[in-house]
Amino acid sequence: MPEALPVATIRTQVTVPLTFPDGYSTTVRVFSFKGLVDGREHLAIGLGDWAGALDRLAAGGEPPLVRPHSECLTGDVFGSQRCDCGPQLREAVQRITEAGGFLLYLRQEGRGIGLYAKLDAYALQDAGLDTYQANVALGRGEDERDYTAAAQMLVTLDVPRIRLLSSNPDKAEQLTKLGVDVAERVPTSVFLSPANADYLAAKAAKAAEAEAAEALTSGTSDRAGPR
Ligand SMILES: Nc1nc2c(ncn2[C@@H]2O[C@H](COP(=O)(O)OP(=O)(O)OP(=O)(O)O)[C@@H](O)[C@H]2O)c(=O)[nH]1
Ligand SMILES: [Zn+2]
Repeated sequence: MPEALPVATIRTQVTVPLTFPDGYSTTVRVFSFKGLVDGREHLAIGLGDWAGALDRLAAGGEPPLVRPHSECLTGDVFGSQRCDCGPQLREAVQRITEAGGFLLYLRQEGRGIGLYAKLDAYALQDAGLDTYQANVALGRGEDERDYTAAAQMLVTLDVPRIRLLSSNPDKAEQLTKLGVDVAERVPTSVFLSPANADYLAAKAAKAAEAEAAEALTSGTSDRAGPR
């Protein structure tokens, strides 16, 4: 039984028209909150017919498509090729607009270690460490992200059940533990470039490791055999 989440409330909601550098346009509803556990300025962004998606969910229909996207200043804003964050954000906005749902923009830069530390980690990666080893060499966790605020936003928006747009098993696992019903996991596309190949390979290996550990605990998969 998940522990009760601290209550958050909607602080403001405003409409914002968006146009991306490639010309794709959509108009979104941006929600801010009071009472999020870590006090950070996380956003929920309602995309497409998000209100209709809420109605469908309330009537017992298909849950809204939701992507918890962790902030990446270098990738999201400046088009960094070191990671896949920018194209993933762009893809998520369009897919959620088409389906109706929410993008949760989480202020957990650098998998939770912050922007400067992420840049320090890049320097260590240039010296040969992978993306996870570099965090550890800095005395930080491999991935320090916590999705409690994401779960709070979903509860506040009346979204207890979601289709999760992510290939990161930790997001599904944490959200489920926090009481969010993940009805389906919808994988993101792979955006490979010469500069992010090592990063994506390390991420895929980490995800496979997590899936295998999960299958071992739940005893539901043959993927958890000796490796
Ligand atoms: N510490 C660290 N963080 C990184 C590095 N590259 C990208 N990041 C951060 O990783 C996070 C990427 O998060 P998300 O876009 O939510 O995606 P994800 O966890 O990879 O999983 P998906 O939902 O499958 O996309 C962002 O916070 C980035 O700033 C890196 O090399 N080191
Ligand atoms: Zn990134």
